[in-house]
Amino acid sequence: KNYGIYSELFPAGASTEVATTADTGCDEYHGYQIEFLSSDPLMIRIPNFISPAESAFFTGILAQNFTYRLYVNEEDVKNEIAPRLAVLDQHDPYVTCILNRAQHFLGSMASPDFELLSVARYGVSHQVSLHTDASPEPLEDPKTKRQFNRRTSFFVYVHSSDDLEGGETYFPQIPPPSNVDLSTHPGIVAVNNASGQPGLAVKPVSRSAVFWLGMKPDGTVDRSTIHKGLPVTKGEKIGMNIWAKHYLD
Ligand SMILES: O=C(O)CCC(=O)C(=O)O
Ligand SMILES: [Fe+2]
Repeated sequence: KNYGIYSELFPAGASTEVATTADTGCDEYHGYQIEFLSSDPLMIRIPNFISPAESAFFTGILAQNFTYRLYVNEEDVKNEIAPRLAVLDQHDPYVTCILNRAQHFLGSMASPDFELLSVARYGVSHQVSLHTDASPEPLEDPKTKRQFNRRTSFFVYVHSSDDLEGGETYFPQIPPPSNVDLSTHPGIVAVNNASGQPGLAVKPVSRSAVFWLGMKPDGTVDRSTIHKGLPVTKGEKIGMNIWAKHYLD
C-alpha cells in the first residue's frame, strides 16, 4: 500500500490518546504567535510554538540510540539521507502538553486522536523527499480499523543548531506572499522550483512550527501542499510531525 510518508517504526495509523491534565506546567505555555502564509491552501507559521523547556526535553531524547528512520522511499533510506527517528513515550507529560496545545489550536477542525509522536534528527545531507502528508490511500487505525487521513499537519522545528545551514521545508507550489518585503519576514524565503517559479520555503527557526491543511473540503488530497525537507548542509536540525486523525467515516 502507498501511505506516502510514515515511520518504519510503527504501523501507519498507530495512535495515541491525549491524556487529560498531567500537572507539568507546560500546558500553561501560551507563548506562540500566528503568522498567515497562505489562505488557499491554509498555511500558518507559528513562532514559539514550543517552550524552551520542551525544546530541550525533546532534543535530549535524541541522546538515546534509536535507529529508525522517517520513510518516504526506499532509495532515501538506502542512500542514508533519511533522518533518524526517536520514538517518544506517549504518556510523557511533555507529549501530552504538545498534543493538548495542538488540539486547542485545531479547535473543532480535527478529532482529538493523534498519530504517535516521534522526533527526527537531521544531520548533514539528511533530507525528506517530495511528498504530501495526506496519504494517497486512506490510513487505518490498527486497533479500531477506522479509516482516516492527515487533513492537518504541524511540522515543528524542535531545535536548530546555531550553525545550521539548509533544512528549510520547501513548498514548490506555494507562491511566497506578494506585496511584502520578505527580508522583514525572517521565517520564510522564496526558492525557485523546477519550472522557474518561486515557491515558499519555511526556515527551521528553533521552537517554531508550520501548519497547513493538506486536504480539500471535498476530502481529496491537496497536491499543492507537496513539500520536501531540503538537505541540511551544515549543523543539525531536530523536527517533529504532529498529525491529527481525520476520520473518513
Ligand atoms: O524536514 C522537513 O522540513 C519536512 C519534513 C516532512 O515533511 C515530514 O516529516 O513529513
Ligand atoms: Fe511532510
